[in-house]
Amino acid sequence: MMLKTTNESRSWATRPSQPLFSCRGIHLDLGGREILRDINVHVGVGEVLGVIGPNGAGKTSLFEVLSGRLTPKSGQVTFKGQDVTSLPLHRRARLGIGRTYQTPVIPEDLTVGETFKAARQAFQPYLTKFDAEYGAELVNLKVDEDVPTAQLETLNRRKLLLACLLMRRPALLLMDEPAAGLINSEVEEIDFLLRLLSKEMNIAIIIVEHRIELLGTIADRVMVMDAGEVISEGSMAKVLSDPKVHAAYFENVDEAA
Ligand SMILES: Nc1ncnc2c1ncn2[C@@H]1O[C@H](COP(=O)(O)OP(=O)(O)OP(=O)(O)O)[C@@H](O)[C@H]1O
Repeated sequence: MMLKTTNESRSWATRPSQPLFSCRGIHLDLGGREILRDINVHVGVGEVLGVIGPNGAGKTSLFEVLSGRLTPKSGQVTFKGQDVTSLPLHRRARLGIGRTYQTPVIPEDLTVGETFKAARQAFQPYLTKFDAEYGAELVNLKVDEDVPTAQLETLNRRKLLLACLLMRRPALLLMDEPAAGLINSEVEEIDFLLRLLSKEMNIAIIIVEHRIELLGTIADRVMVMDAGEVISEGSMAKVLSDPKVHAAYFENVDEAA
């Protein structure tokens, strides 16, 4: 299959001094509590940034801010040099930011073909059937278009949602535990796909993943969060040997005990 890299992604790849996507000084309060404190994130074209941290660290909340579902109390989110902090999710999606969720929720009363059609028509201008075929082929979705989505297993649900995102040719994917609920052989397929998307197609990926072994094979860089803050950042080896990271995980184990 012919792999496509968007012209825009290529042009951003020639500007290594400017990250494709970044956020600076993000603070978020929810329900009167401080959930995120002074978060800074950046990712370049084709780069994979892994985000890990104990339960409740703020990973999902950060994704809500990065994707545009939540507006931070302060701080700035920038994509391709444009300030997108006040743009809602659907406007950021149009610019090329895709988001996947921990639970692959799909419309249960549609067929696979109808789901693709709805996704094509949600884009302006409408995407074509060729775009849908392109997305399905990329993720290796081998399901007849007449199959009701309610019959799909977790892996195919994830693939269908991802195909619907990829036909929009995003430059950045925010992926919240894309391997959740999958068995080992399926995780390998996702792992392969993530490499293809980042390294062959230059799509930047920020991925929340609990499975350190999965991140170890695909992430170029890792960021560790705890209690709403970034406590460590760098290579997987570096963060795993960081005493602050050990403390964060062991303190949680102690609390759970
Ligand atoms: N709408 C909300 N109102 C108040 N507090 C919230 C809200 N959403 C999340 N929180 C709190 O924010 C903190 C961070 O939650 P978040 O889900 O972002 O963490 P996480 O790192 O994604 O955790 P997990 O790994 O368990 O998914 C938690 O203490 C959570 O209880």
